[in-house]
Amino acid sequence: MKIDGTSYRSVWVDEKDGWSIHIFDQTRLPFSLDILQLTTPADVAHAIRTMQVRGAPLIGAVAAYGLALALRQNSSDSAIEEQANLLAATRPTAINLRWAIERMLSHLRPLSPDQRVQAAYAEAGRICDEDAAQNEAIGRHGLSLIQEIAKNRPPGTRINLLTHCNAGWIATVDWGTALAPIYMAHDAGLNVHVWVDETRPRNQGAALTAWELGSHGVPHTIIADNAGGHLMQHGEVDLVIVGTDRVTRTGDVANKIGTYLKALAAQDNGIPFWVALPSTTIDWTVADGIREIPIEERAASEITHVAGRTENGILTKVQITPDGSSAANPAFDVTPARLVTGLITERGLCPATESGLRSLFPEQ
Ligand SMILES: CSC[C@H]1O[C@H](OP(=O)(O)O)[C@H](O)[C@@H]1O
Repeated sequence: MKIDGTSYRSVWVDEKDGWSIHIFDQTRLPFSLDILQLTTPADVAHAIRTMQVRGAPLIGAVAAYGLALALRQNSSDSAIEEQANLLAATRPTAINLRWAIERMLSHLRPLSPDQRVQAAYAEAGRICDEDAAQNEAIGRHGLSLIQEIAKNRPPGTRINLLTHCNAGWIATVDWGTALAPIYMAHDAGLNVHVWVDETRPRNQGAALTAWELGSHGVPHTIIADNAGGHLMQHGEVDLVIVGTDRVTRTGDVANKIGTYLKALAAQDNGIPFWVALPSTTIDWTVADGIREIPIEERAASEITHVAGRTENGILTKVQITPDGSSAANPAFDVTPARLVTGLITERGLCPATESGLRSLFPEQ
């Protein structure tokens, strides 16, 4: 996507040295656009753990390059297994991280150590290209949902969407998942507006989704997480589109904490609740999301402190809770398939059911 007229992906190989990796430091957005250079697998692991880089498809792609960086240091069988395990352990919920690492290992294990570095960069590049293409296709398929709403309204009527967290281009290699249809609807001239859940505690919505949409000129309004249900009750939401970190083969959806509550409110108000995902986010081995998907527990400090910019432009964190109060910070929740209207994938739309997913992915 573009930033001030220049096209970017969210991860890229340094054009000069041909091997170091660049990402945006998402912990500094929206106030500072800082590009980080990663040169070791430890850099990559740190960036994923601290959420300098985040978003299910993107952490998979960056971890793939992390393995390539590891192989530059040591391309032995034992080293590649050790580094793969270290990278896979950085965050537990997004299946894309494990998927990407397993794909890299399957590709690299059969090769001789001296072939592995070049092969790793090539495979990581393919993972990135595929993600960008899948998300563009998600955009096209999801656009049809918004066009369907528009055609049943007087021309130019504002279409109100609601999204939670950030499932935009900065959470993927390009285009995004939940935001891809919104970008395409806006670019097609539809009058779309987005209610952006701030998404406590890390405010991915307020800091990242709002930054993305504003950069692209998409009208949007940031709201408290708890305001979405009220807006739905008052007819202010036509469609909810969110991303996901892992979908079970039965259609249960793991996503940022708070997604489940939005799905409940959407069902209560008869509002379509769609989830956008590339097939790399489907965990075919899991049937019961609530019981089987590991939910990341992040630091209490993400609850007790909030990041922001002071009046004199300093980026800092401030404490917002009493000294001594404890805090719990589950980073994801699971929305049961029964609350999901449908899934938007690169191969099209389907119900959030096993038969629905297998109709699009019969090879699974
Ligand atoms: C396109 S995947 C985006 C997905 O990832 C986010 O989690 P995090 O910010 O913790 O990496 C969130 O659940 C988004 O829906």
